[in-house]
Amino acid sequence: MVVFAVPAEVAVILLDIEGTTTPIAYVKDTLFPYIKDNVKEYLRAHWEEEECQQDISLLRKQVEEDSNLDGVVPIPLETGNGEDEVEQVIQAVVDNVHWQMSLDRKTTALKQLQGHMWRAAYATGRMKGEFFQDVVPAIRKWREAGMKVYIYSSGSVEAQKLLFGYSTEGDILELFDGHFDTKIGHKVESESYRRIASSIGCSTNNVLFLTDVTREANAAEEADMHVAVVVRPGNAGLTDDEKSYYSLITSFNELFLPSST
Ligand SMILES: CSCCC(=O)C(=O)COP(=O)(O)O
Ligand SMILES: [Mg+2]
Repeated sequence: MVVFAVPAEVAVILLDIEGTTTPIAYVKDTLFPYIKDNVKEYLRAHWEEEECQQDISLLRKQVEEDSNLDGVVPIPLETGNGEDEVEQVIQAVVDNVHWQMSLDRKTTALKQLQGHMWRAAYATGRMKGEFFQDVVPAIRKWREAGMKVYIYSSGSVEAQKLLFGYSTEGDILELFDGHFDTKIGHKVESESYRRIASSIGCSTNNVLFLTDVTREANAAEEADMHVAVVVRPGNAGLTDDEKSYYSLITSFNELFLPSST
């Protein structure tokens, strides 16, 4: 087994979700189809609620930012309350969500709506969060060794809490010291990692970030975090250069903590 020796200065392990704790297939085949299949019905049922209207406002702001992108789907403002007009706006939101998802966009606006939609699916037992089998036992060991463990995912904090709160392993939220999403900044920007360290109250070099995406690893490394790239079944392949540059692990069991000598 290959071993990644965790540097002695590391006191915090920061984890990505998709492709790191959780199979990409679970996200692509369970979480995302639920959104595509149910978004219209969800919007119709919740349209009058403040939370839903805040989600729509955020999506409209995203449309403005996306105005230079090919295929962007505009979301008109409602000028009255006629049923036909509401239905037209709902259809535009549905089309915008489908368009963003076809590009696997990680916008805060899309992720916030998705998080709100998954609430009912988890609460009724229709979905349960899934993890690679090494994940939960390893996190328990890290915590026993005194490590703090945080999540940083493009999925909204609410969506993260649902995934870990309603999982095949039960409610395992107690294993985490905190959660970050793109509200702190995008995962490919190094400033996000500086903000995370500052919010935790440590230096960036006290943090080890585990992710499957090398652009994220690069941004964290630029901010002076330690990084290891996680290679899991179903993840995107790495180039030869990436394979030789990054420390790679295929299981959390390959992390060797200083205290475990
Ligand atoms: C609760 S995570 C839902 C999955 C998701 O929406 C996503 O975008 C995962 O991105 P990650 O940053 O964890 O790779
Ligand atoms: Mg990932």
